[in-house]
Amino acid sequence: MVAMAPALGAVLLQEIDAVNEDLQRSTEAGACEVPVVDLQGVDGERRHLVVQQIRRACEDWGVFQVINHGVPVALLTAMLQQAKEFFQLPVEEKRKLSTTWVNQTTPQPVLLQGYSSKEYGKCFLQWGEQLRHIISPVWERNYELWPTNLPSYRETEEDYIAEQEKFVKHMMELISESLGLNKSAITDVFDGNYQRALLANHYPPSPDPSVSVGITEHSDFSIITVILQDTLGLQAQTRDGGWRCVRPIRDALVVNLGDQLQILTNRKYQSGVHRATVDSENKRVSVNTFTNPLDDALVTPIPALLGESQPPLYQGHTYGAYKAAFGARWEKKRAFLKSGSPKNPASF
Ligand SMILES: O=C(O)CCC(=O)C(=O)O
Ligand SMILES: [Fe+2]
Repeated sequence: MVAMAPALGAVLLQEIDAVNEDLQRSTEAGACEVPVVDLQGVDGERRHLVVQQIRRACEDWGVFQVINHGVPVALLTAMLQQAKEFFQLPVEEKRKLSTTWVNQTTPQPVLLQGYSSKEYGKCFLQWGEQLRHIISPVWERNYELWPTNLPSYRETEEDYIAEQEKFVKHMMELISESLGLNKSAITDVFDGNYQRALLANHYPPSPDPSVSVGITEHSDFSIITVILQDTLGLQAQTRDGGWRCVRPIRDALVVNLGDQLQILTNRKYQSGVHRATVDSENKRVSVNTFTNPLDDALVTPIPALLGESQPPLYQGHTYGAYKAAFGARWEKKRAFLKSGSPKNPASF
């Protein structure tokens, strides 16, 4: 680990102690109650029930698990397996896929694509390594940063992201219906144009979990994030600020509402605040797919959700401006999302 300045270190260590204290509480029996939505029969008689469950999960949590989602189970297993095999490669092999950290307008370096280890840069207390790919627009795909020494890797990721695309569209339709809108209300906003990324995270056993977390508390910038996991570690924040573990359910996908969905819904649905912890014995691999607007897409509350008693809480912004304003400014982003005042991210 990188040596840290004492003052900064002390603050971070306090935060991490709090994380661990919470972790202990949240792994107690009965504390893993993140909603589970079963899509079995969603195109038939159960649709009404499913839509109702989604509404409740979105209102109360912003994160939920989905079973019988239609993504072939063998593909889920294969994707996780390929990600695990990649992270098992010697570090010299993984580093061949490294890209430089790009210092954008944010003080924190941003990884665009490729392999990185979180010991670098400012996030040294976040313990782990990642592989990130831009999936769409397709011309931004850089296959040079996909592992080539795992023979099935590319085909598996390509099949997985194609299935994810269908699943996310389906979720957007069900979420639209859960808001009382027609099923294409959300997809119509983006007209099929998204920025999609896949991020595989590996959190190795930490020599000292008391001073490391996998990823600290945050909400995603996305419209929707889908997480594939098979090991404990992901935690979701309840609306009253407590933490619950998202206990892996075999073959389930975790759906996390992102900030853009909060803005689109005029805060009817809030983005899910989450984090990942590490363990001293077990490693953990998760595969996240993020569906985001294009950088120049305007994100404003959906007009059909507004009315005299529901004035717009957000003025609207391009996704690019949102990222530039809040890249590494978690507190500012939270304040903006919560404020309910029509400020523009550009004013931050
Ligand atoms: O590893 C996980 O389960 C969550 C990772 C995450 O939240 C992220 O990469 O944004
Ligand atoms: Fe996240």
